[in-house]
Amino acid sequence: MNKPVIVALDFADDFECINFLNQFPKDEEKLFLKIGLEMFCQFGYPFVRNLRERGYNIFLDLKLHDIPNTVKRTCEMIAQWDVQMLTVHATGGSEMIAAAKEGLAGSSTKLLAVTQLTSLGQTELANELQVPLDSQDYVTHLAKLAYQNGADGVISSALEVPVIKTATSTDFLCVTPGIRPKSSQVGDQKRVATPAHARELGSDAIVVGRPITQAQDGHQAYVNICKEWNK
Ligand SMILES: O=C(O)c1cc(=O)[nH]c(=O)n1[C@@H]1O[C@H](COP(=O)(O)O)[C@@H](O)[C@H]1O
Repeated sequence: MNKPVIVALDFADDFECINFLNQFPKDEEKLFLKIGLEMFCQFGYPFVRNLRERGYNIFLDLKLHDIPNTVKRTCEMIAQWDVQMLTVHATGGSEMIAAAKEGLAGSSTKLLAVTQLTSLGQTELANELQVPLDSQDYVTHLAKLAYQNGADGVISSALEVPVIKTATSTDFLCVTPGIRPKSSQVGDQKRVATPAHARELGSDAIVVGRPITQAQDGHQAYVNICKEWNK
């Protein structure tokens, strides 16, 4: 099976989102969709259920970050939803990551821990967050914490995948947003890679939003990215 290109559905409006999805031929391999905070806050679980019932794979990107008990109880609820992936922030710490995994027990939902957001570069890490490590070391540190506490993988930029795999395991999933084909605007992303570079670096899946959802022809943009990614 091809490694997935996960489409980030960051739409303000559910009709706009469904119109976008209707551009994709029905017989095409089912899309892997990411529902993030923007759509989840407006449309909640019924929207997730609706897309699951249509046969899409779902990455529920809620980036949970709270005390262990709260995260565990939230994960117990999400474990009933049959989603394929869920995110928590690795900076919630070892107990919180382990609690999230415990909450998901018995489900097949993969737990992914967000390391350093791809919108943060070295300058923000040092000056704003006062983290005295370079990005590669910080991301590797958080990835090891996630690995040791039961996460199935991490979210990082593609640039850190080789060091994460070396520090954890080749089976530890590296799902990478911050993907920009050569012709795309970088926008608020700082640590970016093209689909082809992400593949060379060993990403297990790429997450792509605006280069597909804001394209004139979203389906064609998706097909082009898939071709570059699976070459
Ligand atoms: O957890 C994520 O998915 C995520 C983590 C991260 O470090 N960076 C990041 O961009 N994302 C998400 O990936 C998507 C990227 O969207 P685009 O920048 O439009 O391609 C957005 O939905 C972000 O919320």
